[in-house]
Amino acid sequence: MALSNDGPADAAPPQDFFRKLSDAVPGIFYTYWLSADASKHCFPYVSEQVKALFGLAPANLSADGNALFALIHPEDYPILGESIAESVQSLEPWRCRARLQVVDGSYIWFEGFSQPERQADGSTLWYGQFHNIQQYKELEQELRDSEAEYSFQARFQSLVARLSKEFIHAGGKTIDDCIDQFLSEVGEFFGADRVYLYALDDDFESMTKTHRWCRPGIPSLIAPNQTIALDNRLPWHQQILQMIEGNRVVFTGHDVERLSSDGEDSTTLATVFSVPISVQGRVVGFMGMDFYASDSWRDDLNDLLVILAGLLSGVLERHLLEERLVRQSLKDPLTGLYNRRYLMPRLEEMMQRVGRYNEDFSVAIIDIDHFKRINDRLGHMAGDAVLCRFSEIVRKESRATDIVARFGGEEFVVVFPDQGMAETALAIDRILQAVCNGGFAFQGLEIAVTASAGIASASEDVLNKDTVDELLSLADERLYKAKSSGRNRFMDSSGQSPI
Ligand SMILES: Nc1nc2c(ncn2[C@@H]2O[C@H](COP(=O)(O)OP(=O)(O)OP(=O)(O)O)[C@@H](O)[C@H]2O)c(=O)[nH]1
Repeated sequence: MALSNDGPADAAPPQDFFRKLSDAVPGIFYTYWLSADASKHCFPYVSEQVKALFGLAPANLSADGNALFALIHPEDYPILGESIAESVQSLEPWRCRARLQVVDGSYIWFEGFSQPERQADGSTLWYGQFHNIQQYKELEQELRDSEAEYSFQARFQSLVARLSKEFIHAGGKTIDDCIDQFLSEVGEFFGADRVYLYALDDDFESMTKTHRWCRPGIPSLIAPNQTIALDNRLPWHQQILQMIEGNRVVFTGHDVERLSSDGEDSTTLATVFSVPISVQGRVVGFMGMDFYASDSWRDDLNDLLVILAGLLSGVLERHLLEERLVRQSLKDPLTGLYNRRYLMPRLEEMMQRVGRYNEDFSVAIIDIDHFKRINDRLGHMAGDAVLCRFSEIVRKESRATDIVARFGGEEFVVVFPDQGMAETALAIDRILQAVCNGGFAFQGLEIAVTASAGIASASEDVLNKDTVDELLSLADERLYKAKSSGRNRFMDSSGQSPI
């Protein structure tokens, strides 16, 4: 059988082949013509889809290209113009991405590609196509967003790690230094204008500003250490209550400029975030964060602030615990007076200053007379009550700068800084008188209490070695003499003084 030559390969394309082809593919085929002086342009051929996509008739575009150019997004117009001019110049293939407004009014990204050809009259004709790349652009944006988000999360984690490390290895910094650094790093990180800390009083009736950070040029609305009564005249009183009761972040609105009583700042704040700080489950204060513009907020800002507030809460909790432990280890639990562990290093320091700066100070050892009898007759509880009342009297009768310590049992030491023998004798006389008239009682029973004391001063000539032990021994010797010669008296360097 002879093979026919009339197969499809030899068939000439029908006259409207290219039109049919161009209408069938998703992109838009076109020829674009630009006059030599660039004053006229048109699309001699353009696929039918321009009608459905842009509402433009190909016949009109073949006479004038302006209608299609008018749909280009204003931001993309310059780059499109530049790319055409460059292609005219170089006759290199033209390629560009731009947004065009489609029939529903929205802008969609298209990418165009065409090959230029110079015409005999100096004009240029491009043959090419453009197609919708919106989906690709959206994916690209999603990728960019997720990369930015990933980088933000990584920076946030490193901020938390850095701040935790700072708090753990404070390196000689005080808790206040650490908090100041915390506020400034948090403020910088979130692009805030102010970050500050308020401590709430136990009854939630007032709040005191304890720390603050302000971006350069941003004034502080409230001075540090300023206390504000938490009453319902405050515009954001309700929000603060919600924060305390719900232990959650609150927004305190747009009218915070009213805080400024002295007209220091008249700009309206965009928003204030108040983040509760709690210690052992109780809200003890809050971190405030002010923004004048809202563009730096994130939707999850609340959650991030809660993480940071948790960090600060943990640090404050540990600090308060440490403080309490130190206090407990340096104070006598029964009387609340300092103990020997606190007293001895203070005495050592003072003794060194006597040698170096010729300063003087005195000590008195005071001992309750016949204290054993009180215990034996009325019981240990009565003895404890007497010790407490006695401590109260001595504390009340001494100056704030004097150190009153329980040295052991029923023996107490009072240190009188910058005070010589004569003044100390007067002070001890007053204290022993007050003890004598102290109104001691236990379970309605009056108890007569007296005490004896021995006084020594650091500048006394009888001291040879100028040590704390020698000074205390001298005071103790004199106490013994006061006791053995009748009690209810003190003895100083000049002799005995009965009360
Ligand atoms: N209730 C009570 N008694 C204590 C405490 N510490 C020590 N004592 C008692 O204090 C008493 C001290 O007695 P002594 O050292 O004999 O001295 P005193 O009876 O005060 O006699 P003089 O010092 O000589 O006047 C002892 O009975 C101790 O048990 C305490 O914390 N509470």
